[in-house]
Amino acid sequence: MDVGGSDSNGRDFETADDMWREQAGDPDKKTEWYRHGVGYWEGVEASMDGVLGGYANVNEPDINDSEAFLKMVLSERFPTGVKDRPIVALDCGSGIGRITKNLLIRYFNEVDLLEPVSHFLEAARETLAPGNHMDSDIHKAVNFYCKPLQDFTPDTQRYDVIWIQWCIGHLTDEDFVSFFQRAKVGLKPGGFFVLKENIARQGFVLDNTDRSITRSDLYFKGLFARCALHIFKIKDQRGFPEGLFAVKMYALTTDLPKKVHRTRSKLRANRPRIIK
Ligand SMILES: C[S@@+](CC[C@H](N)C(=O)[O-])C[C@H]1O[C@@H](n2cnc3c(N)ncnc32)[C@H](O)[C@@H]1O
Repeated sequence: MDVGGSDSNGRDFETADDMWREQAGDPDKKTEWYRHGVGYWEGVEASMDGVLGGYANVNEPDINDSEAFLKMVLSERFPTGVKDRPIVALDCGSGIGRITKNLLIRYFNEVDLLEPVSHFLEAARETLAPGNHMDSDIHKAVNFYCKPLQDFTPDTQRYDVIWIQWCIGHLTDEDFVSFFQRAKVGLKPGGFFVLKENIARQGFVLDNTDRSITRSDLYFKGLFARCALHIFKIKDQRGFPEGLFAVKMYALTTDLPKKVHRTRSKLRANRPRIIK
């Protein structure tokens, strides 16, 4: 990546590749990068304030905008609904299961959670135990995988939606691309990814405390192209307190968005005709 950036101590990097070479450029450094990242979260309390960095108050606007986005994309991807089969989601870097509990479990028959920090995953398992949420006979949290994204490969065509929020910044560019390449296999036909992330104004910002990077929209788009993923829908999060990073939601598909086909057929329909 030829975009520059800086770290949280104000140090500049000419390109992201320079930064990655320094932070994770050989197997030992890479192990260290991931050890530090997970180590940081292992020291954080399993609570809403903990996983939201002291901003538990963003939970409500976050869930509201995520729900509107999910509803819109589901209705466009599955206009006639999905009959005769359970619909299934994966919550990546799920933390204490905040998103599953407040959103995914209401829309999906089965939700799997993937989280490398065991005390977060245990908290999720407790909150999501049958009886602790509505309709638990038809909406269930099924699998709790204690693993990081870079080591995970989903079962083939298990998921309608793979939700990845506020955790992809822990992955190097290389592991970002290989994660999405493996995860694509886990999508059912018509399935999609939702990536919800903080957005840097330009380039990237490296956080030295939890070993994560915040990427710009342009940086993300470069990575999506490397993964051969298409942006089906994109939306800005609204209603967060001043001073936080901007946040975007991307719905990503392996097929070209329909709009492209519509535009092509519109172009065909509008082309000049020879009148005899
Ligand atoms: C800011 S919290 C967000 C949790 C949850 N997605 C939410 O929005 O409530 C970041 C989460 O990413 C997890 N995480 C850290 N490194 C990860 C990795 N390599 N793969 C997957 N998740 C990771 C942390 O353990 C933590 O639960």
